[in-house]
Parts: sequence; structure tokens; C-alpha cells
Amino acid sequence: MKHIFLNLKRFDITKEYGGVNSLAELPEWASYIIKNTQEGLKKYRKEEAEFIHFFPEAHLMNAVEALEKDSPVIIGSQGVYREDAAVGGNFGAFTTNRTASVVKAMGCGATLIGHCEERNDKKGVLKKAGISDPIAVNGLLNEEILCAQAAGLKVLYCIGESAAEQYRWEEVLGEQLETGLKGVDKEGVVIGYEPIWSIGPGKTPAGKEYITKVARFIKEKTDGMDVVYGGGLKADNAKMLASIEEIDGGLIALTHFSDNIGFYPEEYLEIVHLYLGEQKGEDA
Ligand SMILES: O=C[C@H](O)COP(=O)(O)O
Repeated sequence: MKHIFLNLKRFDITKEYGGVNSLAELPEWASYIIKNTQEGLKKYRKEEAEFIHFFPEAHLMNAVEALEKDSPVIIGSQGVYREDAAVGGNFGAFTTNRTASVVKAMGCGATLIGHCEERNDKKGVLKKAGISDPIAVNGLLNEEILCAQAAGLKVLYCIGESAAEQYRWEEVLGEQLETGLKGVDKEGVVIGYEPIWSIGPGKTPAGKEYITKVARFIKEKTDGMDVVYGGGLKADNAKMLASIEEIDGGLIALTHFSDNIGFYPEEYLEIVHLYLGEQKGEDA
């Protein structure tokens, strides 16, 4: 089964504030996206692919509310906190934090942990305290994965190397896997590989050979965990990624990279079709 993840980042920010949202006003933004994706995804069988959309926290309940009874879409949060409430333990003194049990109770089925933007944030905070050991970030992410799993959420755990780390990518990814997955039930986790050096306008995209090599390395290191390409599954690389046996799906974010850059549901469906259609040998 393939995994198609959608990271909606902060695509809810409207253009007047510098964002990319031209889809809907904030209260309707999540339901607009669900309504315009779930119908088109129904043609894929459950054994063929799962579809998980990661929304910013403010939109989770609206997104869940917009799901039809037999919707192929699972809603996920963009991370969870590394601690949770417990009977006889912390009752919920977690100001500003998003605990996994609440995410689950809101109707979500998954969470995204370790996205490069989350890693950057954590790295930045630790740097201010003079800490640059990567084990610190990976350790925090590990605690988040454990909390997510305790609450019954599926996890997409993202790893990746920056441009400066590329020459020692095996060491960097190896450490992200080793510390991040300590004590974790691997059955409930998919690895998202994000070559950070390759993401963003003007960057050279990672090629098939490189992605294949890294996906093989991840599978070897993790006893065959599923690996999706997280550097952005898009129209330009969907067929190439579909041809890599070691890649089990992709993480889509922006769908449109020039002029009116942004996320557009109809383009998302086209990307899914290009990727999954190619898997089945269909004319995409
Ligand atoms: O979450 C996905 C990655 O950050 C890639 O995002 P992008 O395809 O919008 O550049």
C-alpha cells in the first residue's frame, strides 16, 4: 500500500498577509480542502493507498467535521507535544502545547513529526542555549513519537540532511533514525525522507539515483520500514518517484510553484493521479 501525505503547512495565511491562501476564508478553509479532495480520492482502493492530510491545529476539528462517513481521508496534526496528561498525573497544565490524546480525541488519526521546519525551530531554540548536539533534537522528537503512539496515532517521521551535512548524509540520517525511533513501534511509523538541500525555489531537485540510494539505506537501517519521498511529491517528479521500488509514497505540500504559488485541491488530485496511475501502469 502506498501512503500519500499532504502537509498543509500554514497555507491558511491569506495573500494580504504574505501567505498563499486564495481558497477560502479561515472558518471554511479546512472544509473547502476536504470537500474538494475526498470525492476525487474515492476511486482508489483502501489496499492501494492511504491519504493523510496534516492541518494546522486551528483547523483540525473543522477538517474532521467535513469528512464524509466513508471518506478515504484521515486527518492528522502537524506534531504533538512530548508529554501528555494522565489519570493521576498531569491534568492538562500544557499551555500552548498540543497533546497527543487531545489530537486523537478531536478525531485525528495521525501526526507529522520531525518535519524540517519543526527541526529548524527546535534547533534554533537549543542553539540559543548553546546546544548543537543533534541528539538533543532527535531525542525530543523521539518523545513526541512515543506520545503519539501511546495515544493511538499513526506517525510520519521526517528525516533529512541539509546542504552542509550532505557529505556525511549516512551519519546524519543514521542518527535521526537511531535516536528518533528508540523504543518506538515501527509498525505505526512511516519515514518521510526530505533532502533539505533540494527543497525550495532555485534548488537542484534530488534525482532518482540519489533518492533510491537513500531509500535503500533507510530500509536497511530500519528492517524495511516504509519510506516516502518528503522533498515534495509534485507533478514534475511524480512519475520518476513512482518508478522507484523502494519509495512507498510521497508528501505533497505546495502544488503550484510559480505565479500564484500555493496549494490547489485540483492540482493535488492530479499529482496523486500521476503518482498512483503510474504505479498501475495507467495513462496519467
Ligand atoms: O512538507 C513538504 C516539504 O517541505 C516540501 O514542500 P514543498 O513541496 O512545498 O516545497
